[in-house]
Amino acid sequence: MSNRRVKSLAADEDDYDDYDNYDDDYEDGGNEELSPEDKEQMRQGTTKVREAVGSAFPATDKEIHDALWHYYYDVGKTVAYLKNKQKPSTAPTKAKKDEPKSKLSTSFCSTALPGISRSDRGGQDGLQATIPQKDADGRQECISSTIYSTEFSAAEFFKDCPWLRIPEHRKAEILIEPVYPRLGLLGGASAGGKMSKLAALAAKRRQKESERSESTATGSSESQDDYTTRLNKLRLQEINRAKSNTSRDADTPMREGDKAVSDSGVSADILRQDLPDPLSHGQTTSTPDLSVSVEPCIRGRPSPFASIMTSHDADLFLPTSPDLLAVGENAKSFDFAEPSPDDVVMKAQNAKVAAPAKTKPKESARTKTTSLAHGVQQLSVQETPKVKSKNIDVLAEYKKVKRKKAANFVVIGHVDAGKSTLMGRLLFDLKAVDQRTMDKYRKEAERIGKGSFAFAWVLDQGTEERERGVTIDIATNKFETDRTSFTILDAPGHKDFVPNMIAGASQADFAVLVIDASMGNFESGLKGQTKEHALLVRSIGVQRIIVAVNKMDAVDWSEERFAEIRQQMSAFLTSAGFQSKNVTFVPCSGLEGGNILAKCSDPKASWYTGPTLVEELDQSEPSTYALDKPLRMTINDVFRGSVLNPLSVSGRIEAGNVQVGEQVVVMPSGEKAQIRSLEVDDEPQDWAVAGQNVVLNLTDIDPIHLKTGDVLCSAVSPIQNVSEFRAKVLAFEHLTPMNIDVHKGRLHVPGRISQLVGVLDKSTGMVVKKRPKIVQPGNVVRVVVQLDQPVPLEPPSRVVLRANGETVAAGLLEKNEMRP
Ligand SMILES: Nc1nc2c(ncn2[C@@H]2O[C@H](COP(=O)(O)OP(=O)(O)OP(=O)(O)O)[C@@H](O)[C@H]2O)c(=O)[nH]1
Repeated sequence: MSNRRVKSLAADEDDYDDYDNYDDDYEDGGNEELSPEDKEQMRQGTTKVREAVGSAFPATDKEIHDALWHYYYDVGKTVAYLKNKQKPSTAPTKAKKDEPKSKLSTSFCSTALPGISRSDRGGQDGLQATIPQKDADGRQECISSTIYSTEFSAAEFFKDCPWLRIPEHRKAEILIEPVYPRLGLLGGASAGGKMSKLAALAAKRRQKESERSESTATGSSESQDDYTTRLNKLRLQEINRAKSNTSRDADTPMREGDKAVSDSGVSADILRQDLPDPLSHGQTTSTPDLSVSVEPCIRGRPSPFASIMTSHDADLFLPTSPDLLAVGENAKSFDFAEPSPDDVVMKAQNAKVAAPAKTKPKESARTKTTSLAHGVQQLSVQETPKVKSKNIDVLAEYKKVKRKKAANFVVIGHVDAGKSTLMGRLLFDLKAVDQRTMDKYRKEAERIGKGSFAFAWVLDQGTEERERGVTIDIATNKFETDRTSFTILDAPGHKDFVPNMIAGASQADFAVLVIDASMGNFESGLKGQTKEHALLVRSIGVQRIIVAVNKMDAVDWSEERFAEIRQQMSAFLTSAGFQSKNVTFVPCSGLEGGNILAKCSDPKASWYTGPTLVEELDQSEPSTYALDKPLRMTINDVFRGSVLNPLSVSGRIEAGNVQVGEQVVVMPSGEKAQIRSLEVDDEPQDWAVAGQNVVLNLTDIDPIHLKTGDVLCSAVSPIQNVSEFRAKVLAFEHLTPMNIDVHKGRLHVPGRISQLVGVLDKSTGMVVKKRPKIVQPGNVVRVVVQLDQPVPLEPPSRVVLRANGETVAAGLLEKNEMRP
């Protein structure tokens, strides 16, 4: 006998490698003696075993000692073991050590548990007692003895864990993959791996349960789904009923009051019979049959929490305490077949809202449909004008009224020539600006150190313009003389704002060119914007020009200086295309006010006997306009006029006429709009004609279709959008096929000179050179221009071509050479 105890659990080959000296060690220790305490326990145990089995029992002392040693001197277990051993047809008692030691072999010897092991031999799956025993050679062997002939049961193993006993109706159908490796290649797709024995057991049990359920529902033709649904319903009903019974009488065991039969006739007991019942106290359950008698249950009752969690079975443990019953009441299962409390409330609320609709007769719905159709009809009727036109014969009305002639003039010239100051003085002298306002401007200008700009502030209203002392955009103002109603278009002189100057010039009947007479400034100005502006206005179509030789006070009203400037400018303007009769010169001082409204009082200026500036302005001949042509007006500004007129546009009517209620078209969008009302010179009018500066208040159009540069035109004969045109232009710079920007008033669009058709003779207009590769400045040339996007253009419009911030050419669109 050895005192060396061996425990081999889940041994694999590696472990066996570690125990290569197993037998040797065992042999070495085989002769060890028992300790005195062991010897005494062995002696007493042997005596007790002999007494228990009787003297006739055929067991040797060695066998008894071995058993006692194995069972830790437990007499009862030793006796049971010896008796079983003597029974016939027991399982093989010898485990041959020489058997192949396979990793898959799960045989093990244990002394901790009473020899429970799994054995694959003979295909048996059972619990076996394995007792270490020495064979005849003194080697340790595992003596296997079948104690349980039943299958291993997880339910049994965990039977003393009540919180794991989940009721069947709460179990989800979840297939848990085995945690041990499948019998396949590592990492391989071993989908067809061998099923584990435990899984096989589970599958077998499920099959049994299924068969049992089918047999219960005999004669039923219901589909499986219907059956499952009804079954679940029955379960819920039964459980709720049981819970209510428990609530009413907690002392009454659930099973006693649980005999109700469901509507389907299926007894609740039948439904419950599959549920494991660990408290059956010896009763047979659906768990695997165990051949051994189960010891009396000595487990304590689960806690109230565990009872709630385990619901069905735990209901049996519900205590009778009122407080705990309250817990159980709160936690009772809800029958989800019924509407939830929220559903009830929402249903009631919906019913309340829907109630008035219910009371409405069907006719109200019909009325609603009719009103809807009517609304749609009204929408379609919106095509017709909202504002009624008076159908005025505008031309007849225009001829009836005798009015002052109106004239727009643009003030041009080099930067700081004194344009704004000159116009401010003119307005002040003409009482268009009162003394009080002028004093205010003067004070404010002095405060920021720009006192000399006080008159300029009459026109330069923008903060930036006042701070920088430069005009940025066209400033308009009005004044009247006895004969004429004037509109001033004060253009910026700085080269960066030439496009704005073009916009102003395009609306002008004539131009006032302001020249700084100071020494050196005239010369530099002539090279700068004096020249460019003069060329531009002529190219745009302005024929008359008044040259205001300004700042004469700075040169002491020098007649010589004035004569010098007049000579040079006359030559230049003539070369630019102005006729001598249309060019006049006035010496003046905007700052001091000489020769503007009244003659200069300075004796140094007595040599000048000609007209003042205002007198020159008054001598301008009224321009003629195509009043009977289709309406054309380039939009100068889009703004919110007032609360009543949320969408307004301003500009000068270039051709035709317009009246309130008329429908117009905006190009290039092609969107239609209606004239809600209009103003001429800030006065509401019913109609307006070409040459007048107007504000048109529009309706029935989205503002996104309106922008400056668009053309408002007659709906009957709208202007066409073109993407290519041919024009006769005067070259300001060298021209080649090149990228340019096309300007027409406020309209700017990028494009390119795609072709230089030919250089023209200035007087005859005949082609003198075909297809030049480059054109010198000062030549008149016919060009083809392609645009990046179609824009509304038509002859005889005047256009300006600019490139890299410089005006390179300006001219006239030619007829029948427009392509969409
Ligand atoms: N001595 C003198 N200075 C003048 C006269 N007119 C204008 N100035 C001064 O010239 C400067 C420029 O005057 P502006 O009226 O702003 O000139 P502008 O041509 O309108 O300038 P931009 O619009 O920016 O091109 C100011 O300091 C004026 O005081 C004048 O008649 N005599």
